Amino acid sequence: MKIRRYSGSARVPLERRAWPDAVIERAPRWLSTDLRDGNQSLAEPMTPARKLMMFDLLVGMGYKEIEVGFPAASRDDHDFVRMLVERDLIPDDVRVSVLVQARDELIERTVASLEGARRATIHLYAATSPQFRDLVFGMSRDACKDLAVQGARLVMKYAERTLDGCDLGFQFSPEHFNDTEPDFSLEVCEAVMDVWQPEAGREIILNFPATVERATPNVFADQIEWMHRNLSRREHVCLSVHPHNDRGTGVAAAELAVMAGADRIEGCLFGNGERAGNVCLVTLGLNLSTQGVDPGIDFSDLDRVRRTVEHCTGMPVHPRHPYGGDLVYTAFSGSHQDAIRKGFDAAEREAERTGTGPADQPWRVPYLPLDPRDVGRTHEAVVRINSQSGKGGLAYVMSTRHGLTLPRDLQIDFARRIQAVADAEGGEIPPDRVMEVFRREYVLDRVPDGTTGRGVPVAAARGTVTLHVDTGHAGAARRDDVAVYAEYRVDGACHWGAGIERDVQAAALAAVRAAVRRAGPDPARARGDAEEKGRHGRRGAGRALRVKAGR
Ligand SMILES: CC(=O)SCCNC(=O)CCNC(=O)[C@H](O)C(C)(C)COP(=O)(O)OP(=O)(O)OC[C@H]1O[C@@H](n2cnc3c(N)ncnc32)[C@H](O)[C@@H]1OP(=O)(O)O
Ligand SMILES: CC(C)C(=O)C(=O)O
Repeated sequence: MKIRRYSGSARVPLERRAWPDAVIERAPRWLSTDLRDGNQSLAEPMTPARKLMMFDLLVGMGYKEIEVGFPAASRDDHDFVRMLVERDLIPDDVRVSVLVQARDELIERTVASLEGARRATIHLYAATSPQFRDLVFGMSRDACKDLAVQGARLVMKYAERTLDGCDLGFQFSPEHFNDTEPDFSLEVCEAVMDVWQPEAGREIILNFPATVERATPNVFADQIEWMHRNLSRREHVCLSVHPHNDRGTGVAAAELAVMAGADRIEGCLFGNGERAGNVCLVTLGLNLSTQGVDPGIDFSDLDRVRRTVEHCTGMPVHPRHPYGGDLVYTAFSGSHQDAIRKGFDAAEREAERTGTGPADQPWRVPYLPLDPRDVGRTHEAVVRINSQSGKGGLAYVMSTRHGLTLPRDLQIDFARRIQAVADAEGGEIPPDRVMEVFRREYVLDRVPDGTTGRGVPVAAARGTVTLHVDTGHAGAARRDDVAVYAEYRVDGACHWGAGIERDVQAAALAAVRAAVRRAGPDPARARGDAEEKGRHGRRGAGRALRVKAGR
């Protein structure tokens, strides 16, 4: 592979930077550009119907600023804007924006597309980086600045003519800001501000894109802090950032930018967008939420959000995508599963102790970034079994999926058997298969009289039987079934059996018979003793009834 350095990220001479010590204590303003930057990156851009579905989703989630297209680009983009305006589909508390280049005829058409809108923002952009000036525009710095200034003037000219009565906002982006000399970005922005004249009640949005992410996120943070410190009329400027994810650090860049003074972030759901995507709004929002900061966006049904995004973009969300991927709340590895189970148990105990619900406590469960229920998932799939799993995970599946709380030594015994199945069969062992193996290993088949407790001869003579009565309902069978586990120790070995029956006595007998049967064909004397002691079985959390079976 050839190693070539990109020539051109612009570093700023920042001294005594403040952003490293900053803490984000409130959410920035969000702008969703799913319908513009997200849409322009699709092989098949969204139809107006899909755009509307995405728009409704964004509005429903609580986004208040939505870039709805590039009306001069295509008929679909233009028609969609007209549809929103003419059908009055934009809620009063939502501001839509449209993007345009600094080109006269495009600006005229773009402004015209908004005719009749009550509130809207025109977003003008012009690239400012030396590479763009040299390679694409063939312009000097002054000519490039002029392009932006002329663009701003044209927006105002056409808006005055066409958008009477519209609460008009204005946004300017020096495209490739992250590659642009900082003093030149500042010069262009100041010149554009001189045209728009921001003041109280007339903000300007200055949006700084990392059009192609080229450097570590600290470099972007420095650039933003430098702009934040040096822009004039700062109180009337909404300082916005627009990170891309080419180096995979779009989220970090956005967060550090907020620490450095940014007020607003532009991005897309699940990081759709040009090349490696725009910064992901879902990750940013839920990152805040897990720090205890309200993002102001509703993520409570994240699977529905994901399905809608997948439908509209025609692209699947990766199973490992932060917060929204299929597998991000699932552990296969044993030690993770064990810690998760203990974390859930501790939360329940704490809830009981304090008389609160588990959801009211701070989230402390290891290996899970948040409570899956907070984003509309369940706890069912947090543990899945394969060859990497251990007894803790198995106990979790048995308890949550089948209602059986296995004693620790039985968990160990069962884990060995499941491991053998996993090694032999490979792949995942779904919960029903786990139960099938449990029944095969520990539960006697039902006999013609309908129970496992009678009619099967018990042959046991020596050893001890300890009965463990399960207090949970045995979801594996009927809701009101009782499970009893028999731990039969004989000749230095331990044999487990389980009984799942309507009442505790029948379950105890069945468990003893199963354990004795598993011990092999030997002793014949345990039967009477075990049946006698089983009759005294009691239900109770964690209670083990010791029964001497044989002498
Ligand atoms: C970083 C971003 O995401 S920016 C947004 C990019 N999005 C899009 O491009 C999607 C929508 N775009 C389009 O549909 C088309 O490109 C249109 C309608 C805007 C323009 O179409 P066309 O003029 O036919 O073609 P094209 O895009 O190739 O034009 C490029 C010209 O625009 C110029 N240009 C590029 N950006 C800008 C800008 N911000 N302001 C002014 N001129 C610009 C180029 O220098 C080039 O000029 P030239 O014709 O003198 O060489
Ligand atoms: C137009 C600007 C904001 C943009 O999309 C980019 O630079 O990525």
